[in-house]
Amino acid sequence: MEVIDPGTGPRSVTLPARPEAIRVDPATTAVIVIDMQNAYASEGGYVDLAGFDISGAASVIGRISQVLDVARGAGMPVVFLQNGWDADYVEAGGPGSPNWHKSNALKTMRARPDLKGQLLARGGWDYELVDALKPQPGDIRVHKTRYSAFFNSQLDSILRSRGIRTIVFVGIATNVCVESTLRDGFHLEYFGVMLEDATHHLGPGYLQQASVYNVEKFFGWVSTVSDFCGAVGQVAE
Ligand SMILES: NC(=O)N/C=C\C(=O)O
Repeated sequence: MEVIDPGTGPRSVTLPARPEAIRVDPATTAVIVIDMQNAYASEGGYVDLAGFDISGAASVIGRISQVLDVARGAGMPVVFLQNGWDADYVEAGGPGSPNWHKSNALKTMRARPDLKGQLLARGGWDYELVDALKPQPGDIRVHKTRYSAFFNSQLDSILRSRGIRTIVFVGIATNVCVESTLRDGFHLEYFGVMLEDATHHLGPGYLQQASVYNVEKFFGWVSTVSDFCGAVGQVAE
């Protein structure tokens, strides 16, 4: 069986993954939690109000929580991303930005002026992380304003300054912010591993399959929560 080794140290373990198993070293690996905010995972949040099916989000929350417990126990950094903009939406861009035209949050608020100022605005409930996934001491929070967490954020320098080479991805949405970030990470020379059952898609079910295929075939590796917990759970900090 081929095992990919990104150049790991003595505390590394083999994580079963597709298309190959990959060595994971807690000293050079971070878990990135993409946008587990009320906007994406709670009833009454942005994607629910915009008409997407969020029924799968609840089970993802519990599985992410398991992953984070194991990662923290092994001494891996945990980084929470939060998507959104300032309360005046300056960071969202105006009609000169494609984001103004494509963001379903901005479109929903234009269609429903009663929601103005509520969706993805920093300081509001929609922007906040879900209650079950609150950061713990030592965890890191990073704000982002576009789908890729690497774009115009501090993420790359936060990871590089800690010597991180491998990123384990969990969160919502598989086919939008998770995949965008994993792709940008690939181009920045990070090894990206997506835990497929700790991610959830926006839109029809085939989008989850498409993203899993893209990651497995082109951009990184795909594993599962039980394989991650089984492998990394053997490592004490
Ligand atoms: N977190 C995400 O994947 N977001 C997807 C869409 C949006 O933010 O409008």
